[in-house]
Amino acid sequence: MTNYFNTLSLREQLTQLGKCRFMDPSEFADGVTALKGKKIVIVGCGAQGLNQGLNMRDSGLDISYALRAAAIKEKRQSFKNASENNFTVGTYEELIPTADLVINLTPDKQHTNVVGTVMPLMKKGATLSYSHGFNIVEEGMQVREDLTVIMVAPKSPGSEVREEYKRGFGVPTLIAVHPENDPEGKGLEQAKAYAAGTGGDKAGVLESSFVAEVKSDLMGEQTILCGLLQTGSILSFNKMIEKGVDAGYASKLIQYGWETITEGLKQGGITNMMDRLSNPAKIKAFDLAEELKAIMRPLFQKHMDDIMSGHFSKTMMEDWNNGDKNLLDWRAATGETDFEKTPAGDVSISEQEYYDNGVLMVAFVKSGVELAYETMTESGIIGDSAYYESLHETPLIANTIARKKLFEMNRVISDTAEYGCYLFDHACKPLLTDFMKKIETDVIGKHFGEGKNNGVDNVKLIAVNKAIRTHDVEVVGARLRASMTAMKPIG
Ligand SMILES: NC(=O)C1=CN([C@@H]2O[C@H](COP(=O)(O)OP(=O)(O)OC[C@H]3O[C@@H](n4cnc5c(N)ncnc54)[C@H](OP(=O)(O)O)[C@@H]3O)[C@@H](O)[C@H]2O)C=CC1
Ligand SMILES: CC[C@](O)(C(C)=O)C(=O)O
Ligand SMILES: [Mg+2]
Ligand SMILES: [Mg+2]
Repeated sequence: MTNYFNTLSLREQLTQLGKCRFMDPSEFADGVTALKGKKIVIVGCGAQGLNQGLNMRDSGLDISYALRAAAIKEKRQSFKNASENNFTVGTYEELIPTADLVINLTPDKQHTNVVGTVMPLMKKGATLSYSHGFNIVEEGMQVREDLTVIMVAPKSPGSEVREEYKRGFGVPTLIAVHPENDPEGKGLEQAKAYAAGTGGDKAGVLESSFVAEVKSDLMGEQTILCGLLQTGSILSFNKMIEKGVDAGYASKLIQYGWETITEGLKQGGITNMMDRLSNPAKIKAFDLAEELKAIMRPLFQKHMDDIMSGHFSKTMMEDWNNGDKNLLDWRAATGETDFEKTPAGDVSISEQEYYDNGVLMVAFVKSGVELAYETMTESGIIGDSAYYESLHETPLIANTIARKKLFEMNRVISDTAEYGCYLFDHACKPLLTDFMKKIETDVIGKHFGEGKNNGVDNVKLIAVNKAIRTHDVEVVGARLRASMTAMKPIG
């Protein structure tokens, strides 16, 4: 199999990368109708599989789970997830031939094997779906001509897909139809019904392409979403320990700090997150973020370039073929970091204190969101997509760190995201050595400017505010957040 993206002409690459249409809520007026009464079989019952299935069943769809025989026999977690939630569970042979729609929610590294096994069992004219297009785009999977191939990709960890649905809402979702596999022209209607079944239509759906989803998803997860949160956690914690801050306090500030400060981001973008700081702290965070952006830009660009050229996927696939050696070693090493091993102390930290004592963390978030957005859009990815893969998803990943630190983040995200996260982290930490040497506890661990005059230079403050507010991620974000709020009461 060959990398599908690399087989396309430059013109076609640019067309598919730039495919991004924010769909009007009226386009979902038919809800799940296109899939109503159809037999939907999900392969795999992990992070996405279970949560998407629960939502779709609650939306009135007929869901069952096909698991590999060993998982059923040994009553593995996937079997427990499905059966304890009263879903029908069966082997591929039992369930796949009955399915109108087969949803592949196994880890990306298993897709060639899973799709190769499932495809001969699928009935003529059925549909195969993915939640991430790696197998199609990076591995060039060829799917039987009579089958329709669609993608419904929630821009969120599986846990939040379920939580948002239970709150009557959903998470932003990208949908796509593989241009090589839409023999009956039904792909888009089915993808829309599927997105409505998960609740995605209430949060915003982008009609995208497999190519645009893959290239933007990989970039977001490697850099701001997971890689930089890991780097920022480890460096900020180590700095506080080096400077004598109480270890329990330092651990708690980081573990819960990302979630708290990115709640400000979620509600009102970078502008609101920065507005939560005092004026002198805001200027400091701005300057630190500018420095970080200058240092990290080449690394962000390298990740984007390696994703576009297929170098990233090639090297990750080499690791798959090597029994995941790098992934497992890097996972173990992360578990050994002092941040992971130091429990959060029994100290009280107010919501405002997370901002005041975490100016460096705010700077990490601002620099990472802006850099990811800028690097993606400079490479042909449309702003709406880049926003979802940078600013929008950062708070959702931060929530996972609050639950159980980096272990939880790396457990909840896909193996593909986890691999890319370590790759970025290992390259980023050394790059920031000199930057971190200059960092003192005034920007991490202690209240910035406490006891000092709060005065600032007006001209500088006006310039900083203007730069924050006019960044494209803020302009696009304000529009998308407004449409999410507007959509909420519908349905
Ligand atoms: N994690 C996330 O939040 C997100 C994931 N995605 C995408 O969703 C898809 C699923 O990822 P995710 O939910 O993280 O996956 P998980 O690792 O959580 O789920 C794995 C599931 O697949 C099954 N599985 C593992 N290996 C095989 C195999 N060889 N054959 C058949 N079944 C297998 C497991 O069952 P068992 O081992 O018991 O057989 C388990 O049920 C991926 O394409 C991912 O990129 C998209 C958005 C976000
Ligand atoms: C964090 C990255 C992600 O793409 C996701 C949750 O959206 C994944 O692959 O897990
Ligand atoms: Mg993603
Ligand atoms: Mg991903």
